[in-house]
Amino acid sequence: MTTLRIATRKSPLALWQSEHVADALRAAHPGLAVELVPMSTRGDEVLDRSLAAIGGKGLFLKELELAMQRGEADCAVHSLKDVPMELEPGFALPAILQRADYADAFVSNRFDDIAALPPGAVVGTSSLRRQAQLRALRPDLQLRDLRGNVNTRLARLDAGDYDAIVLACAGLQRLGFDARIRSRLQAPDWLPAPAQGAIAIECRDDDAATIALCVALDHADTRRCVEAERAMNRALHGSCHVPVAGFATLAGGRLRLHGLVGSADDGRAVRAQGEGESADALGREVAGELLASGAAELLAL
Ligand SMILES: NCc1[nH]cc(CCC(=O)O)c1CC(=O)O
Repeated sequence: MTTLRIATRKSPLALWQSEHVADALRAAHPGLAVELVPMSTRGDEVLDRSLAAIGGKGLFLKELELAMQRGEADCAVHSLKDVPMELEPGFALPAILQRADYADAFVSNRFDDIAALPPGAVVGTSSLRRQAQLRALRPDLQLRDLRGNVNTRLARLDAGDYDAIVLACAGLQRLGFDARIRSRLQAPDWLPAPAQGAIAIECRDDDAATIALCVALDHADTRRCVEAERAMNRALHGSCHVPVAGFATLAGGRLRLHGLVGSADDGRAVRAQGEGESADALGREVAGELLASGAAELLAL
């Protein structure tokens, strides 16, 4: 292979993550040339309708997958939390990088944390998962939609459209906005999206040369944790249409997984947790427990 071409979305966060992967690949394989192929996706272009309405998170991947199929790129870099639970046939994730900060961030110019918000304060987030957890903690808050890339969301907060917003710490830190994090919303009280904070590389599953280069960046412990989170989400038919949160950690070789299914409408939420060795079995077990204790009703399954 002469040059490894990475397909990427054009948002500042996507470009940062793809540059980060390019640097790591160059470091792992001295002499390898790596270049970015920036592309626009439907998920980036259509900002006036909800993701659910235009077809879900897969829209962020589709154009990049087509570029790989056409031979215009060898791999693509994604935030793993935006990757659907079922990959398109013919594709694989040869590397999942070490997870950065998993937590959500409370961001505000006036208030330190959720508890400090005055009654009826306006909080911006389009994530059903974040809406559900906010509702469960503070039924009085007014939740308003907020889409767009990280920079756009911060600009709308600063314009005074919201009293506070919730974003991923990882995205803020990658873009140099650490100082905007007023508090970290931490597990197990507040749970992130499954696989939040983890970057994945996708390529064609028959592209042995690309797979061989990418596996050098795979982080086995992160892969185990996010597989448990994604197995739970898959068993709940999770997508961006439903408020599902999950976070797994490893201690002494054993996985511990916390899961939550909520309602973005009325603040009901169901929680479950478990421990185990197999990511897949644990994910399905915690999902089963959530469904048995009321999640089925919340998800209208
Ligand atoms: N939904 C967009 C998205 N996808 C990944 C991240 C953050 C980076 C990560 O989770 O690795 C973000 C921004 C956010 O949720 O604030």
